[in-house]
Amino acid sequence: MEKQHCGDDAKALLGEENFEQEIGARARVWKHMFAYIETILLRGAVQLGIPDHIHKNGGPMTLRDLAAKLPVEAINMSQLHQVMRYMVHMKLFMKAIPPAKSNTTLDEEDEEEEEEEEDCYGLTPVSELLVRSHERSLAPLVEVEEPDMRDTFAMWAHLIEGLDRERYPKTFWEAHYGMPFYEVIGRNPEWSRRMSEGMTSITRGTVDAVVHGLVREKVIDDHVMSKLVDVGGNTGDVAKAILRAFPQLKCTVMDLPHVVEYAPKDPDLRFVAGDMLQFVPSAHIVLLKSVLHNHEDDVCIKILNNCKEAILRGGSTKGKVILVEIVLDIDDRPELTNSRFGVDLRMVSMGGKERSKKEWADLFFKGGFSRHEIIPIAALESIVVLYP
Ligand SMILES: C[S@@+](CC[C@H](N)C(=O)[O-])C[C@H]1O[C@@H](n2cnc3c(N)ncnc32)[C@H](O)[C@@H]1O
Ligand SMILES: O=c1cc(-c2ccc(O)cc2)oc2c(O)c(O)ccc12
Repeated sequence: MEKQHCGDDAKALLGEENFEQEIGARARVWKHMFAYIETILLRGAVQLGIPDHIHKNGGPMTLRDLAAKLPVEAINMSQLHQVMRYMVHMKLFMKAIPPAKSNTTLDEEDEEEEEEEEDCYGLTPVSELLVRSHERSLAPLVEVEEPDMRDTFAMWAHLIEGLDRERYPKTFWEAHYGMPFYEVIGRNPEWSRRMSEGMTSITRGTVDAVVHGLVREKVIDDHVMSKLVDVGGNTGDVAKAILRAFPQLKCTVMDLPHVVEYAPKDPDLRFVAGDMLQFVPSAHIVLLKSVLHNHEDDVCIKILNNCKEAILRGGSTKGKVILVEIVLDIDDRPELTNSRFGVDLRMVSMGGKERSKKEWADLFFKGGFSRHEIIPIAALESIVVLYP
């Protein structure tokens, strides 16, 4: 007689429909409970350079060949096999067909080990994005946080502890390092470089969509607009891409002194070191990409006021501010919603936030702008055009 399935008791107790619902709910609890494992594995794969090794190999590698390339002295093959197995499940890598087996006789245990070592791993579209040498690589973004994940977890503990405003200072950074994010970064050149590369890696993947949106919606009028300033423009990647599409523009990139100092110089761009909270150079177009999301409302209002003044000083009746920012409730691509909420919490760590349409509208009004339009693009962010 067939044994009763252990779920049958629960099914009888809960009823078929509730039982199915509970299985789904249990699976979600497990999934969320273990989500940190995926963060650790993603970072680990990049730090060990696994995507780079498979890429350099020109195709899938056996576990043994991969192990030989990793910067680990006495590698635990069984653990590496488990790690790779999970990363295949995450679709970071894919199992590929192993090379033809030799016909040496092996006892059962050896055979099992041999089989694990002969498993082959290849790149997927996800790990293709983690190959460092690729132009649109996201590897620098994965490494943008602290090099040691223990610090990352210690920092993130403030997400919940920080709910208690009485006992904790304002941001994770102030709580953990005793100073705000941009001060920590500014005092640490290696970190500043990593941060800059991390942002550049995001931007390289979105800049085409930004330029395409600007051209499609005729946001930049070639005939009357000749001066653009990219505030918080980092290494100037966005300005360069805009310049390629609108070559008549004179583009200035403004950023903090420690960023400008290390930005690769470009004869077509003018780099200016400055503080947007104090002053924004005059222009017909002021661009800010992923800048306002770093800051709380009061600071954003100050920045917006300075941008408005910069446009008014610029003297064009068609002057405008162009933002490239996440709009949380834009319902263009549901597959991006999770990432948008993730970046929102990432911004909490430094006192910033992502905003909904209503939150943006309130902020623009307080910042002195009478009208705005939101242009969805094929990216996490949207283009938002502000008119004084
Ligand atoms: C998140 S990054 C965005 C960089 C770039 N716009 C992009 O999307 O790739 C924010 C930039 O703002 C710059 N920034 C921060 N505070 C600033 C300030 N007070 N004045 C000027 N730039 C500032 C940072 O150095 C950094 O390059
Ligand atoms: O780690 C990040 C990520 C972002 C980010 C992610 C996705 C986007 O579409 C835009 C930006 O922005 C960051 C940022 O502005 C910062 O100052 C530090 C870290 C990050």
